[in-house]
Amino acid sequence: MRTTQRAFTPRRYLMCPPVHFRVTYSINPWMDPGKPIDLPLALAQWEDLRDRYRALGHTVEELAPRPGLPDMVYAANGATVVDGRVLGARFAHPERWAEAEVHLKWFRTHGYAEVREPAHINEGEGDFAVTASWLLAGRGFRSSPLSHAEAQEFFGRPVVGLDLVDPRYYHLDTALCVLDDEGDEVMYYPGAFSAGSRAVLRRLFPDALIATEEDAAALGLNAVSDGRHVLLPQAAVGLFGPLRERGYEPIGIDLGELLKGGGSVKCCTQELRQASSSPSAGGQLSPQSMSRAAL
Ligand SMILES: CN(C)C(=N)NCCC[C@H](N)C(=O)O
Repeated sequence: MRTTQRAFTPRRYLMCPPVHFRVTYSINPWMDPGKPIDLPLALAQWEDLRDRYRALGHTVEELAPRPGLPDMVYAANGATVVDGRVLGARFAHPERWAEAEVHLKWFRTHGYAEVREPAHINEGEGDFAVTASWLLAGRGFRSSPLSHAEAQEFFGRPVVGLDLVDPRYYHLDTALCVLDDEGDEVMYYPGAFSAGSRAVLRRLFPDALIATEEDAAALGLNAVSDGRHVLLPQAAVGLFGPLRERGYEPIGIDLGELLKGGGSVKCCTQELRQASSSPSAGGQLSPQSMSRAAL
């Protein structure tokens, strides 16, 4: 049981309102086009998540949704941003191909100088998770193993490839969540990974919080942590106690409508990780320096 309070750092997130959210096709086991969607409820649930981030002191940028791209609400899949450098996405399924360009355009028009259009399939933060020491990278269902080498070269961070083996956990962020990105602390569900990848995870994170199948099936690992507050699907009740014991503050979120598309808190939240030193060191201008530059 940890007694000291954990520090958190203010974050910048990119989110996309589910204005055009529908389930008209099925590209993961959670999607059933026969199931009705309550769109006003989906919007209200999404707004609640956005407002929670803002109330915690985080900045939320909004990406304009496009008609005909119902999965855009899962903004985490559109890119990976580390040190202000942006690796765009290349989606596996044709239904989502057009989203990649929308994200690239957003970054190019928002002061990001280093924006790379990827050569290989990668679904952004769906399959890339950033810890202090590594870039963890999922493969098996969506992102290509070739994208791992591409990300390592682009970000200059060691990439650890992890094999996903259960179709319900088709993205890394359904099975693993980084809790403390300054101290390499994670929580994960072992059953989503191959035996070899489980051994790698045990070696890298011997003290990880291990989720039960029940909490993983509630998409409890599709969570966002700022170092202290952990926003996670409220149905993942078994995770709340262990998180508190480690000094985190779990905050339950109801994104029930968006779960019907196969995503929850993390999927809706792309983290815009700035360069740690001067704002332009990683090629990105802060909004303040942008307005100074415009004067
Ligand atoms: C938590 N996950 C898996 C995400 N990062 N994204 C959700 C994507 C959902 C979309 N219908 C799809 O199947 O691509």
